[in-house]
Amino acid sequence: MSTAPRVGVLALQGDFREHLGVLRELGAEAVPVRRPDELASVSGLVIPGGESTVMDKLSRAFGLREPLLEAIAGGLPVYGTCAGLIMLADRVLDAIEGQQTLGGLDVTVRRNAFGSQLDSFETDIPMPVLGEPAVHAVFIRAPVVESLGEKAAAIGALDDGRVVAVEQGSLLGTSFHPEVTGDYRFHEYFLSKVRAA
Ligand SMILES: NC(=O)CC[C@H](N)C(=O)O
Repeated sequence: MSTAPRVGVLALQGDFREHLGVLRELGAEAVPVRRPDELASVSGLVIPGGESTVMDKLSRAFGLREPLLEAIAGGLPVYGTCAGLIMLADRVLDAIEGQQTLGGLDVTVRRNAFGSQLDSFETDIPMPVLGEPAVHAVFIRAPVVESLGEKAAAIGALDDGRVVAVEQGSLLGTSFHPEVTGDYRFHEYFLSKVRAA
C-alpha cells in the first residue's frame, strides 16, 4: 500500500485554502507552507492564485525565496495557478518595478493579459494530457504565456492559440483556477508527478 504523498501549498497569500481542500479530497496529506522547515517537509508544492507582486514580497520577507529557488532547482514538483504560474515563469511582462519571480518554467508570461474590460471569464479548453472532456477553465485577472522557450511545452491553449497551460519536467502551470471548478484532474496530474518524483 502506498502512503499518501505529503504536499504543500504556499500559504503566504491568495486562495491557498481551496488548494488544500482539493488535495485533501484527493487523498494527499496537504499542509500550508509559510516557513523553510515546512517547505523542506513536502514532496510537492502548489503555488496558488492571488497577487504575484505580494507573493514575491512576502516570500522574501518570510525567508522563503532562497529555499524555494533551491527546491525548484532540485526538482521538487511544483504546480502554479495564475499568480503561481507568474511566480514560476522565467520572464514576466507587465511586472511592477522590482518584481521578481522564482522561475523554473522557460516561458514568458504577461500579467493581467486580458485587460480591464475582461477581468474574469470562463471557457472550455481541450487538454489532451488530461483526456476527455475539455477542462472548464475559470480565468481571474489571468496571465497568458506569450512565448515558450525550448524546454517548456504548451499543454493547453485558447481558441485563438494563446497558451494558458504549460509543463516542463516536474513543473506545471495554468493561467486558470482548477481549484474552483470541481474538476480536479489537474491536481491529480500534479499528484502523479509527485508520486513519480
Ligand atoms: N487570480 C490571480 O492569481 C491573478 C494574478 C494577478 N493578476 C497577478 O498578477 O499576480
